[in-house]
Amino acid sequence: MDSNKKIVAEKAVDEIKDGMTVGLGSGSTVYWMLQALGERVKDGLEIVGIPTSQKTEKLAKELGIPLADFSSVDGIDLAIDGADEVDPHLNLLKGGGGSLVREKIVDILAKRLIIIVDETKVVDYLGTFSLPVEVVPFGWETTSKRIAEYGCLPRRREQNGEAFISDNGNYILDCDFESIEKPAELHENLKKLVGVVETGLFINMADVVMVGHAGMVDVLTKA
Ligand SMILES: O=C[C@H](O)[C@H](O)[C@H](O)COP(=O)(O)O
Repeated sequence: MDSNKKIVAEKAVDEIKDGMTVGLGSGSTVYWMLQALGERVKDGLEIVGIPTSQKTEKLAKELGIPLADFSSVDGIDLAIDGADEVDPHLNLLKGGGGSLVREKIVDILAKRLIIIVDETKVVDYLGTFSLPVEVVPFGWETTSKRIAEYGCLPRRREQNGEAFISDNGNYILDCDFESIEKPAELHENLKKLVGVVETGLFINMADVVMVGHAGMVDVLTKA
């Protein structure tokens, strides 16, 4: 399984060229992307990366990848990120690792967004994977009830017996919808709720999805 993640990650790194500002996604597939990018940087590739999570920032630093933030950069040439699910319209469900807010800020700014997944992530409808929704901790119980009115059972994410805290100091509610037939509409509705910071639905954002399977890479593009 990891070999499919590695091969698709390496293919995506071929798209990174000298002088680019690159959004660095998060997750186990992006781990392989960072490894390959670190090698390219050692060989002389000159880029600057904008990390989408503290984990990615730490690993990128260990690998010698130069980093920047929005105080010195105001555009992103290319972002490469993972996803938990991809539908036929290239809409995404993300946030399994809890990094959805920073990912969305970076990915939406990128002139081109490449998503790297293995074949297990490609689905007909989003929603088999629980939808992560980041909420502010204050009043999260009432925010959770409002979210539930849209037809799901939200669970506050826990880690080691305590509430999981995002990089932004918030909670994540994992919401079981089973099947999300209208992802854009659901995203808009959830975003209107006070207390909701962001949802893991990334609508109409991916330009390319690279899918690793059986040692090969399929490239899906927007129709
Ligand atoms: O919060 C995590 C991110 O959205 C990841 O990009 C997503 O969960 C996919 O991660 P992985 O490549 O580990 O399946």
